[in-house]
Amino acid sequence: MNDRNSKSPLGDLGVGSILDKIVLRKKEEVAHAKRLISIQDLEKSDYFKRTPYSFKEFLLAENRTGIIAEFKRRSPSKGLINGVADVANVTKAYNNAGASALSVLTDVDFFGGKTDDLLAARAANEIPILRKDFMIDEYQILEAKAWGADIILLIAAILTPKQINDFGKFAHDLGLNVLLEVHNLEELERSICPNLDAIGVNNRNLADFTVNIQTSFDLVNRIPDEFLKISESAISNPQTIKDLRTAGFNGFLIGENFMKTDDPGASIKEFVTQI
Ligand SMILES: O=P(O)(O)OC[C@@H](O)[C@@H](O)c1c[nH]c2ccccc12
Repeated sequence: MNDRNSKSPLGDLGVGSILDKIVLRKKEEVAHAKRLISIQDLEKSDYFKRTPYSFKEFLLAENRTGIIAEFKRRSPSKGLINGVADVANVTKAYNNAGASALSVLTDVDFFGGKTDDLLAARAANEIPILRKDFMIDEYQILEAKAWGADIILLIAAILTPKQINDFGKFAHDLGLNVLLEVHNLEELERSICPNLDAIGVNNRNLADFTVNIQTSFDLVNRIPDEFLKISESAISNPQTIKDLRTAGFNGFLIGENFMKTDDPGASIKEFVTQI
């Protein structure tokens, strides 16, 4: 048994998986960002002073749908999804259609996102926004706060239980909401800690891109009721929302189904008439 064959301490990711590549690149990106902008400068941002919206309040609001609508230009699994959509227009349309929250990719290299997308979405909307990125360092949590985000994502597949607990605490101390993402029972059980608000089951395995909505149904009853329950990825059918809700989910993270159309705003509007 050599190193190459031994299991990663972080789970079942194959050596050389896309997640490994993303994390390696992210480390460089964060090191670079730290050299450009100091923590003191991040803390000077006007948004640093604002109190983030409550994810729970918007997710459970009667006049909202539970949908977390994502602005995503491209992804490693699908390539280009939408190269023309305008972030302010699309996120406003998501909001008007009853989205409970917005998700905005800020990863540049793999998802075609950028900081300005988050800033533009923030300026245009008064609902919670998830900074969708691969968080590996507290510095990124400070960035999220400085850029006006309300929610951060912690991906169990790339973090140790200690990191999840520490980052969750760090985010809570800043008033941010924390969404933990898991894609199997082992990740869920090892990662649960008090410093979380919501647990998302990703129906897409980020290590090999396979999708299966059944993952959500299999895990929902393993998520303690104190956490909001979110089903993430590969949702394209309004009936699936009804079924997920019946199973116990409070939130539904949807990107591609809206973004792949010419008019993501019209697409979500039509979708919500059927849920
Ligand atoms: O476009 P979809 O299949 O509706 O999926 C949205 C969202 O769940 C997906 O983009 C996602 C879930 N977890 C992530 C982590 C990083 C980047 C992206 C993601």
